[in-house]
Amino acid sequence: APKAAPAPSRPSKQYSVEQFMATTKLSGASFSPDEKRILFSSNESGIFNAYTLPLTGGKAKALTQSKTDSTYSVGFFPKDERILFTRDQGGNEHNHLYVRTPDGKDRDLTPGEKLKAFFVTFNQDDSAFYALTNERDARFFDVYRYDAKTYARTLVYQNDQGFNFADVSLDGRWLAFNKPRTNYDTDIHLYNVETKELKHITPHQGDVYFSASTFDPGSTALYFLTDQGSEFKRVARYELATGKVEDVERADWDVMYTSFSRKGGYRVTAINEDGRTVIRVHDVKAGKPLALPQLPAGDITSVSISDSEKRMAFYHNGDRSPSNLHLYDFGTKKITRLTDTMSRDIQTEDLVDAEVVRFKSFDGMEIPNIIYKPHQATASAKAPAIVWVHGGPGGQTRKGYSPVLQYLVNHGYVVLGINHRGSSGYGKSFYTADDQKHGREPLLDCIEAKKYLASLPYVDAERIGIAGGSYGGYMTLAALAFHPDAFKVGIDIFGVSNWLRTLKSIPPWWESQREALYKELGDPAKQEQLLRDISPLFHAEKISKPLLVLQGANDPRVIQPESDEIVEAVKKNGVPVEYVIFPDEGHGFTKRKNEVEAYSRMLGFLEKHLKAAGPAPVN
Ligand SMILES: CSCC[C@H](NC=O)C(=O)N[C@@H](Cc1ccccc1)C(=O)O
Repeated sequence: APKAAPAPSRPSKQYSVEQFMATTKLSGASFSPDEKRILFSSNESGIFNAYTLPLTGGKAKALTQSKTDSTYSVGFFPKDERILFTRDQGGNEHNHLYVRTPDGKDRDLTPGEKLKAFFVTFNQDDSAFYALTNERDARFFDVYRYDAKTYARTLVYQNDQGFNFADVSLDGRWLAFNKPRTNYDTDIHLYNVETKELKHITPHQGDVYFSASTFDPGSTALYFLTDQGSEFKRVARYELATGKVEDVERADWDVMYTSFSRKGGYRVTAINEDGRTVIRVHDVKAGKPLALPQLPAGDITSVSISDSEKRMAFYHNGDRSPSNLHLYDFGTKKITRLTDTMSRDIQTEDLVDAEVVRFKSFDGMEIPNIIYKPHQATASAKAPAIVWVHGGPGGQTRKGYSPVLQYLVNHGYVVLGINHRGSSGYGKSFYTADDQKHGREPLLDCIEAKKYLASLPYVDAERIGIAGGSYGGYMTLAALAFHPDAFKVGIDIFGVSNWLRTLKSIPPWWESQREALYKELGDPAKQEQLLRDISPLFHAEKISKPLLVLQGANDPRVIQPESDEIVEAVKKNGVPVEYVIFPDEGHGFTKRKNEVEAYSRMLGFLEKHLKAAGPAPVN
C-alpha cells in the first residue's frame, strides 16, 4: 500500500466549508470535430453547465448558462459544432436530451412530461444517433434512431420485456440488452434489427452475472462482463456470426468496464483494485497494453479517445487532489494537465491521504474500509470519529479526493468509510452476503466498525458517530434505532426510514430492476413483517441520540416523507433533531450553495453534539 503523505511541519491550517466547496467539479470529455477543444461539465459557476476548453489550455468557455437546473454535457456532434446536453428539473431525474446549435439556440429532442431520456451513440457514418426514452411506457426505455440533420426519428426497438439497453453496433444491425433476475444473476439478449430476431445468448445454470458492455467498432462481436465460475467479473466476447464465446481479459479484482475507441485501435479496461480504479489501455493491433507515462498516485477515470486516435482525454485525481482533465498525445507520449480545480485557498499538505484498512467483523468476515486520519490526532490528543456508510446497498466507498470528507477531517474528525458486506468490489460472495439481511449483518459490521475505531490509539472511543447518504442514511437510522447505545450521534442524508413505502414507491423507470431489488431487500407484498422489522420509522421510539436529517424535496428515490416522518417521530422522544430540506435538489446535492449549507450544518451539528461532548479540541 502507498505510504501516507507526511503532515505539514507546522500545525495544519483549517479551512471553511466555502473554501472546501470552492473546488471545481468536472465530468465528461468529448473532443470537438477538429480536435482543438474539449467539451465537459463543470460546476465552476456554482451549478453544473457545459463548457469547452482549448487543448492548448486557457480559460474554459461556458456554452450553457443555467442558473437553476444542473446541466451536463453529453458530447459534440462528430462533424460540426452542435453539442448535446442533458438536464432534469431540480433533481427529479426526468432528464431530457437537448441539442445546442452554434447560434446558441436549444432544442429539446425528447419533449414531454415526466419522461427520462439518455443519449447512446452516433452511428458509423455520423448520419444518425440513438437515444432511449420511456415516454411510451414510464417503466421501460425504447430505442430511437434520430436523423443527425433533421432530428426525425424512428422507433428501432419497442421494449415491452423490461430489458436494460446496453449497446447498439455501429453498423446499426445489432442491439444488446441486459435482463436482471437478481443483482448477481443476469442475462444478455441480442436483437437483430434487420431480421427482428431476438436471441437469449447466455443460457446458464445457477447464479451468473452476464452484462453486455459494447460491440466492437467492426460490428463483429459483443464484449461483455461475466463472473461465470469466478468470484470476480472479467471481459469475454461473443462472436456475432458464429456465437463463439471466448475470454478476453481478467484481473484479480472486478473489471468495471471495457470500451473501444471509435475506430477500434484501442480498448480501455477499468479494474476496481481494492477501492481504486486502475486503467489498462490496450493497443488492439499490437495485442498488448500501452505503457502510459507515470502520474502521481491516484486514479485515472472517464477515458475518452479522439476519433483520429491521436489523443486521449482523462481525469486524474489523488486522495489530496480533485479530478483534473488531462490530455495524452499518442505521438509524443506526453501528458498535459488542462485544468486546475483545487480551491485556490487550500494547501494540499493540510489534507490527508486515505488508507485501506480491514477489520474482522462479529462472525470473522473481513471488512474493508477507507480511513482518513487528521494530522493532529494522536494518542495524547484523541479525535472524535465517524463511521461513514455509502449508498446502494451495493455501493463502495473508494479512495480519491472527497471535499466533504476532507472538510470533516480538516476539522478534526477521523472518518472511516466502511465497505460493509454487500458492498461492490470484493467478489460475488461478499456482494451477496447482505441479501435479505439488511438491518442485521451489514448493520453489525457498522457496529464492529465503531469498535475498530475505538481500538485505534488516536480515536476517542467515547465520541464516535455514524453518517451516510441514502442506503447509508438508512444504516445511520437503523444504527440509532436498533443499537441505540453504539453511536453518540447520527447524520441521515436522504436515507430510507420506511422500506415498505420506499420499495412500493420506487421510480417507475426502475421497473426492470424491481424483482432484483425485492430479492435483495424484501418484497413489500409478501414480506411486510420483515420490512417493518428492519425499518427505523417503526422503531423510532428507541432513538435516543441527536439526529441531523438532510433531504432533497425532489428526490424520486427516497421521497421527502421518508425524512419528514422520521424527524417528526424522533422529535417526540425529546431528542435533539435538526432537519434541512433542499427545495431544488433530488437524490444528492448538485449546487454549491446547497453543498455549503448541507456540509456546514453537518459540521455544526457534529461540533455541538459530538466534539463538544469530550475533551477540549486539539489543533
Ligand atoms: C435500481 S435499484 C438500485 C437502487 C440504487 N442503487 C444504486 O445506488 C439506489 O438509488 N439506491 C439508493 C437507496 C435505495 C434503494 C432502494 C430503493 C430506493 C432507494 C441509494 O442511493 O443508496
